[in-house]
This record gives sequence, structure tokens and C-alpha cells, in this order.
Amino acid sequence: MNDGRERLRIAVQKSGRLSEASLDLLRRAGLAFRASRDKLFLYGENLPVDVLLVRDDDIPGLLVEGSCELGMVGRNVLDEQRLAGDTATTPTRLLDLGFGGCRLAIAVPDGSAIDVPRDLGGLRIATSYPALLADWLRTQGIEAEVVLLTGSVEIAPRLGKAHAICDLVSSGATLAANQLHEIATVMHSQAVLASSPRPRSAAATQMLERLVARIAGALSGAGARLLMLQAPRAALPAITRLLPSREAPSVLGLDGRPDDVAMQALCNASLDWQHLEELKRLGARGVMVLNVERMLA
Ligand SMILES: Nc1ncnc2c1ncn2[C@@H]1O[C@H](COP(=O)(O)OP(=O)(O)OP(=O)(O)O)[C@@H](O)[C@H]1O
Ligand SMILES: O=P(O)(O)OC[C@H]1O[C@H](OP(=O)(O)OP(=O)(O)O)[C@H](O)[C@@H]1O
Ligand SMILES: [Mg+2]
Repeated sequence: MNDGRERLRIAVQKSGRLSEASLDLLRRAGLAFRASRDKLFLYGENLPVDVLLVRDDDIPGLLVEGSCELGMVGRNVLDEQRLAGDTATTPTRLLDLGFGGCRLAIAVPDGSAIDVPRDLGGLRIATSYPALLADWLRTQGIEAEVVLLTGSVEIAPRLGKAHAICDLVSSGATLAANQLHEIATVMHSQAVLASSPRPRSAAATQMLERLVARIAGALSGAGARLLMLQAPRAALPAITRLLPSREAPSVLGLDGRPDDVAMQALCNASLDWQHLEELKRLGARGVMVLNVERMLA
């Protein structure tokens, strides 16, 4: 392991939009932690894995230098640092984590004459993501000036610092509150699991692969439902057609009841009361729905 360390390190955001969901996912992957006194470091009690609590902007750099083997960070932050090209090697994106969903968008003041991206030619755009914005402008063939602001980007047009902004949006409430509206999407983003490009020992690689498989398992279990029921054998085709199942259901015979079967189906989160009512109409009995906590392929 790097620097002779015996334990794997995973970096997550200390305090912000990704913090809670990142730690929750690690818990669902089976990690139990003990907090250090300064709360910047969580000691993994049941696996040789420790959690580093840092600013999200620092995570790509920590991975590149090998201070951490894994990190959970917004794709926007990862791609910005890759495009900014400070280092020859870049972290590897392993998994999309399904939280922290947002988009990097171009927005302009309500009532502005800027309607479409090409209207931005020759104007100033404020952003905290200069490399992503410059890359997008290049692909659109637009020459505009990029103005770097590290926060409160939405205020730039009112201050006369820029004609437009390029910032993260999810609900759109911040844009609306600042009398701005979107005219283009630069990228869609969500939190991702990324790994260090540094070489690591065979033992570290094995531990990393184990943890990544567990995280993937916790993710694929999320929202999944296990449906169990008994039904007339003749109703099986209609039941199978009805279900939002992820794979073919398992069907078992029942002792002394040749016309009936027991069935088990892994369904996605869209399985609802309407499905259950329909199942009952088709003759299903003893219908049970269980939330799936984790899965291992
Ligand atoms: N409005 C949003 N909705 C959903 N996800 C978002 C939103 N804004 C940002 N994110 C995602 O969450 C990440 C972290 O956002 P946050 O605002 O907590 O970061 P920060 O202020 O840079 O925090 P830090 O102090 O760690 O630097 C963003 O990089 C992005 O991937
Ligand atoms: O579309 P909305 O749902 O309104 O979200 C957009 C806002 O969320 C982010 O900031 P955040 O609230 O995380 O604060 P920050 O700028 O201090 O990071 C982003 O920078 C926008 O300002
Ligand atoms: Mg940050």
C-alpha cells in the first residue's frame, strides 16, 4: 500500500451536499467507523479502511498524489480538475453513486437579449468551473471571456461582472431567486466513486476490489424490492408480464398442490399498490414485498 500503509483510505466530503449520502453508502457497504477526536478521520473498525473527511475540491488531488486510494466526489469536480490538466495522471471513475445529481448550466438574467448559446459570443461568463466552461465553449465554437468566481456566482450579473453565469443547478430555486434562467446545459453530474491512478500493492488492490464490489452491491440493492407470492400456475404468464422485474422470477412447485406455484421476483422501485391489486385479481395469494438491503452479483 502507498507509503507502507496497511490500511485503505477513502476520501469523502467533510461537510456539504455529499457528506451524509457518502457516509450512509459506506455504512450500507458494511463499514463501521469510530470518529477521531478532530472528526477529520473515521477509523474503520471492521475492515482495514479509513475515511478522510475533506473539502470536495481536494479529493481529486488526494487521489492523484496517492494519499487516498478511493474518493467520493461530484463528477463536475473530477472533470474540472482533469480538464484543468495540472497533472499528467488522473483519477479513474469507477461507479456512479446515484446521489448529488445536478447540472452545470448557463443562465442569463430574465429579460436579457441572450436567448441561445451563440448569443454569448464576445460576452463575459462567470463561473467556478473555468475548465469545463472553456471546454464547452470550444465545442460550441463560441469565443467568450471566462470570469472566475469561487462562490455566489449567481450575483455576478447584478454586480456587472458578467453577462451570464455557468453554475450548478438542481431545483432551479437559486436561479429563480436571482432572476436568472437557463439557456443551455454544459454537463449533467452526480457523485462518483473514483480511484487513485497510483500503483498499489496486491493486498491493497484486493481490499479495494472488495470494497468497490460491496459499494456496487449496496447501490444495486437500493430501491429493489423482493416480491413473494403464491398463485395458480395458469396465471404465471400474466403475472410475469405485469411485474416491473429486473430478471426472470424464480418459480417453485408446492407439495400436494400441482396447480399452484410459489414465486419470487426481484422488482425495481416502481412496484406499487396498483401492481399488488392487479396480482390479487390474477389469483395471487400471500403477496409480500420486502425491501432489498444489499445484493452481490
Ligand atoms: N444544487 C445541488 N443539488 C445537488 N447536488 C449538488 C448541488 N449543488 C452541488 N451539488 C453537488 O454536490 C457537490 C458538493 O456541493 P457543495 O455545495 O456541498 O460543495 P462545496 O460548497 O464546494 O463544499 P466544500 O466545502 O466541500 O468545498 C457539488 O460539487 C456537486 O457535485
Ligand atoms: O438549483 P438549486 O436547487 O437552487 O441549487 C443550486 C445551488 O446549489 C449549489 O450551491 P449550494 O446551495 O450547495 O451552496 P454553496 O454555493 O455554498 O456551495 C449551487 O452552487 C447553486 O447555488
Ligand atoms: Mg468545494
